[in-house]
Amino acid sequence: MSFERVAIIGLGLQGGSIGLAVQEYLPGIATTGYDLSPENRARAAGRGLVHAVFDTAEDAVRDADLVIFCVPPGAMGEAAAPLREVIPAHALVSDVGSSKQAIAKALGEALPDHLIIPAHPVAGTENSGPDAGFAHLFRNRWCIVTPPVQTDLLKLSALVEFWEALGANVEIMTPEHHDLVLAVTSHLPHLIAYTIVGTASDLEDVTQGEVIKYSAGGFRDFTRIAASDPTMWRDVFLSNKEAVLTMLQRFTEDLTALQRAIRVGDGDMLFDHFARTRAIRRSIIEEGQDDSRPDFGRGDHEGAAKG
Ligand SMILES: NC(=O)C1=CN([C@@H]2O[C@H](COP(=O)(O)OP(=O)(O)OC[C@H]3O[C@@H](n4cnc5c(N)ncnc54)[C@H](O)[C@@H]3O)[C@@H](O)[C@H]2O)C=CC1
Ligand SMILES: O=C(O)C(=O)Cc1ccc(O)cc1
Repeated sequence: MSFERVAIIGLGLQGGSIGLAVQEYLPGIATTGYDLSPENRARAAGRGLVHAVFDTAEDAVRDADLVIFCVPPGAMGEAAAPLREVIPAHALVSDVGSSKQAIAKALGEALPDHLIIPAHPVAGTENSGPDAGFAHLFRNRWCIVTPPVQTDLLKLSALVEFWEALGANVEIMTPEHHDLVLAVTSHLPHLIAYTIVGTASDLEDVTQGEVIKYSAGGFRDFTRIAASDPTMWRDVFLSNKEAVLTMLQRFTEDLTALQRAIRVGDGDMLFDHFARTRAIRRSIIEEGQDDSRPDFGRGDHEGAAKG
């Protein structure tokens, strides 16, 4: 089976990118969309992110056979609950949230009669809103699908094919494993970026504007990440609390070990550690996951991002 009518709830970076990607790669599918913000609805319609933008979520999902929730993690339940009687019984419900266990629970409680197969495209930027989306966002990126133990295998394979058609490489995982892996590869790096940029800003009294002046160095990379959407990232940390705290504990121990190596002058320890991390970076690039490649999507898409 394949989908014929896809409804997208939340027309920001993710929802907008899905809408544009479907129009480019799956032109036979009709797309509808809804966003809570009237301004975002108007902008989404102006950019043609989906074929039809509706003023109510009910109208957007009424005829859909796939409904994808693309709202912040903490808004999934409240976005889905009013649609319980409106989403067709045969429709598949999915989402793109950055954490999976808490969102699966929220969607399951809001839509107890529907089949839900959560997903997470590991593809994004620091930009958000309807101006941030672009059709190539998912190309050569992972999309992690976290089906419940008992699921409809036809609908699961249709969802996998959908994401593959948008250019993603699909991986199936349990939600628990997803949340642990993403805690260390995505959530913790964002927390570290938010911390270092805040710390440097707090020190501005001491450094007298030099943080901004010399931010062309490594600090600049952190400021990009730390410019990510505050609502979304508040929700990510609150919705993946256990895994983030576990990884943060490990990180703190490792940071303390490096701190000690500096204090006692253990150059071998520092060198060995840095050599190991350099090798990791190089292996990522060899696997073709280098974000600095030209088509990653920062600056090569139309529309100015809200930031
Ligand atoms: N930003 C990123 O790089 C990535 C984000 N994600 C996930 O995708 C989801 C959406 O994130 P973005 O598209 O980046 O956010 P965004 O802020 O660009 O878009 C979210 C949209 O949802 C709308 N919205 C909020 N509450 C709503 C509701 N109750 N009903 C309808 N619309 C509502 C907002 O007005 C906004 O337009 C989040 O769950 C996030 O964890 C996943 C992968 C990457
Ligand atoms: O902009 C970046 O570097 C990102 O890491 C984007 C991102 C943000 C959240 C996700 O769940 C997945 C990808």
